[in-house]
Amino acid sequence: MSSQRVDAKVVLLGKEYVGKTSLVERYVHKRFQSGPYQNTIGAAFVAKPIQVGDKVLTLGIWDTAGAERYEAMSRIYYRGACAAIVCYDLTDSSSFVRLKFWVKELQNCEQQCKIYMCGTKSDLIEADRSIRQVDYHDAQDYAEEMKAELFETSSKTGRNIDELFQKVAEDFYNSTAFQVMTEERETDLRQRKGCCHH
Ligand SMILES: Nc1nc2c(ncn2[C@@H]2O[C@H](COP(=O)(O)OP(=O)(O)OP(=O)(O)O)[C@@H](O)[C@H]2O)c(=O)[nH]1
Repeated sequence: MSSQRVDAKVVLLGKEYVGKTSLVERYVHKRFQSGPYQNTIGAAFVAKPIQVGDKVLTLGIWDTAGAERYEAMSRIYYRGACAAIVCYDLTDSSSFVRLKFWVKELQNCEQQCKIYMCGTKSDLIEADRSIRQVDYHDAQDYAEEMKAELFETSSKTGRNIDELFQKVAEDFYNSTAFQVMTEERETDLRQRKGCCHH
């Protein structure tokens, strides 16, 4: 666990095996491990600085476990998140059903949380189009209906991964949540300065 100050909490949700851990690995460590699959237990945290305009924000990224037995735990991790990256596997239609479950849940329980839909493993589709199980236009229609953003990514090739997190950070930077946070910090700083002068 990092003691670094976090500006924006980002949570990854989605069915097991869709590639949430691989997404974080690719984004944070620029690597893809194709070794044996290891399911996440509980959740994993990483803090990652990201440049937006002339500012550097720190994203606090929570990678949750996708297995349904951890569902109650995942709820703990999305509380207070400003962004949720809800993942589905482009080659597995059941993972898109699970995505809809999480999108509905977020809309009911965490209204201030912006939703990013992420279709994973696009390299597999590029190698063989016949294995695609979730149509791009269907996903796009659903994203529009839910006021969510849609990205198709590959953690193997790195496609669209930086773009996804950049969009998350930029949206946060432009949000009222960021403005309120900045104002609060400035007030806090002024008060502390005042305190030292007297
Ligand atoms: N070809 C390809 N395989 C991927 C990609 N992303 C993940 N995988 C593979 O899919 C499997 C599952 O990936 P994980 O990242 O562990 O999945 P997860 O969603 O974190 O799984 P849980 O921790 O159980 O929730 C692993 O064998 C990965 O190597 C990708 O972009 N392309």
